Amino acid sequence: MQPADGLPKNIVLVGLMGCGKTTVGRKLQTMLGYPLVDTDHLIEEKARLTITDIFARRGEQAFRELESAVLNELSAPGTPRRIIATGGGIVGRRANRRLLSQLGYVVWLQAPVDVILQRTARNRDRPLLQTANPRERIEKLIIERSPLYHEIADLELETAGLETEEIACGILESARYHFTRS
Ligand SMILES: Nc1ncnc2c1ncn2[C@@H]1O[C@H](COP(=O)(O)OP(=O)(O)OP(=O)(O)O)[C@@H](O)[C@H]1O
Ligand SMILES: O=C(O)C1=C[C@@H](O)[C@@H](O)[C@H](O)C1
Ligand SMILES: [Mg+2]
Repeated sequence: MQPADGLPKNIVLVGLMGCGKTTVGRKLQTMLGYPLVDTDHLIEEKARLTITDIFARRGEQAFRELESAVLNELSAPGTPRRIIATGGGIVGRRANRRLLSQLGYVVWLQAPVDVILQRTARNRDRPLLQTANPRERIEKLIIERSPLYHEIADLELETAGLETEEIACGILESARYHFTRS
């Protein structure tokens, strides 16, 4: 049976670092009243290390293994509805993309390079951007990952110039429309 809020599945937020997954996820949590989980936070809990420390001490591959493990746990049958914010690189593995598609309504949040640079400039907890040329790194990630986000996205949303609340309302409206048709 369709729940009263018209959303039978999770909402899954994907996109590059700084596109607003955590921020928009928090807004959706407030609006819907069910929990937000963030794969980056779950990984930190599981490893008992920050993401920066996982990359520094164990390397990116170890981080990706933890990321896949956390995604598998989130995909266990019978879990209640949630908003799921994901790490920017979670789409790199084909198996992850399959799980994300099955997990719920997938929203790809987008932002131009300048906006991402501005939004990520203030903190240093994104190891992939600790490089001499973060702009070049972001441009490369956009080229590599855009087809992967596109492959699984039910909704693609440009976020620059939009308030978090507008983004969250847009997502809910589109998701409800999607589920009434399916
Ligand atoms: N629509 C928006 N307008 C203005 N600022 C925003 C918007 N969305 C996010 N921000 C700001 O950008 C910064 C990064 O946002 P956030 O942490 O939500 O990104 P993220 O996608 O979760 O990144 P990561 O993949 O690294 O976890 C935060 O300081 C947040 O307040
Ligand atoms: O884009 C990425 O590959 C990453 C994004 C962050 O959310 C973290 O998952 C981590 O810093 C790696
Ligand atoms: Mg985040």
